[in-house]
Amino acid sequence: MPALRVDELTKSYGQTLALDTLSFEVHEGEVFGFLGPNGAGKSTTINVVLDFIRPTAGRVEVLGLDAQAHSREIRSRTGVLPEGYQVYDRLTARQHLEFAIESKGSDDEPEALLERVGLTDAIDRKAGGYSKGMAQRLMLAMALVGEPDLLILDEPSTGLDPNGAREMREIVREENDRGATVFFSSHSMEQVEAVCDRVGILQDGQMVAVDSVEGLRDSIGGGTSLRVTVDRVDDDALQAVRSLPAVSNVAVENRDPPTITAQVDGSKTAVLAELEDHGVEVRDFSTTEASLEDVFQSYTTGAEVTAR
Ligand SMILES: Nc1ncnc2c1ncn2[C@@H]1O[C@H](COP(=O)(O)OP(=O)(O)OP(=O)(O)O)[C@@H](O)[C@H]1O
Repeated sequence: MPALRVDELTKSYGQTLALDTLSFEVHEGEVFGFLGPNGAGKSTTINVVLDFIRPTAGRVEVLGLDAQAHSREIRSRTGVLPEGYQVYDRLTARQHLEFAIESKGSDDEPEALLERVGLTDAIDRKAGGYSKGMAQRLMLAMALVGEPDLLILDEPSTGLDPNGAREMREIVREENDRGATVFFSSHSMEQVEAVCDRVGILQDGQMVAVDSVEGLRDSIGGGTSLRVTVDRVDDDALQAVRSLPAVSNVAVENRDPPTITAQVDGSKTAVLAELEDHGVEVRDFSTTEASLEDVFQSYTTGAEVTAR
């Protein structure tokens, strides 16, 4: 049974088609990154999953239950970090947690949860004085209440500094190790790389790709950028490299010593061997993979990708 099944989901807001027959599944126990540029439909999808808005057409199942018919049970088994921070200014972190613990009927301790998100020092301060990052940490602690089977995190790294973002990733891993399925949305491919088993890329309300990070990289053919420092450049050798399968954009940088650059979609050894067979001495070489932002751009703008 998938943790989340979205089936031909369509949502229109008047003339705006926010979701267009969107279908995908999140497997039980996986960390799934839901990526897309602004306005792609990520929040709309999450809102339908949680039955905060009703779809125009299509169906969603969460933890095997119909999202509309069983929204109460689904919410009791799901931890949600909503987009933007929505803390109550007059309540302390402890009071926020007490409220969440009571409404979920859990026996968690506010102290333990706030320690996990690094808010122990501010436990009895009113949330009105919190920074954006502190409010985000508090919202995360609330999402963790009751060991949910499914965690839905909408842009979880918003407002977090690099340390906060790292801690967020650690918590995602811990929750996943405990057995929770994690579904989180982001604009940033870099954020999802470290923790996601699979990534879905949403564009204009449709899923344009679903795969592992590695699979996505391979699929765009961005391949690897190879730089080879040689003792001299030889036309025959260059011609031989250009004619290799899966090698493209071969160019020479006239430096001292000269450097040959190429895009390689597969093994780089063939390039090095071809140069050496032509009597060119390979002094050094380095490779760079297509960055994940390149992958994301390629899917969401159609731009051609070259590794940096
Ligand atoms: N309440 C609403 N009324 C009208 N249009 C809406 C409403 N909510 C969303 N939309 C539109 O639906 C589309 C999808 O928006 P959505 O907020 O789901 O995207 P998103 O991927 O979450 O974007 P972001 O990354 O900016 O949060 C956009 O064109 C948006 O303008």
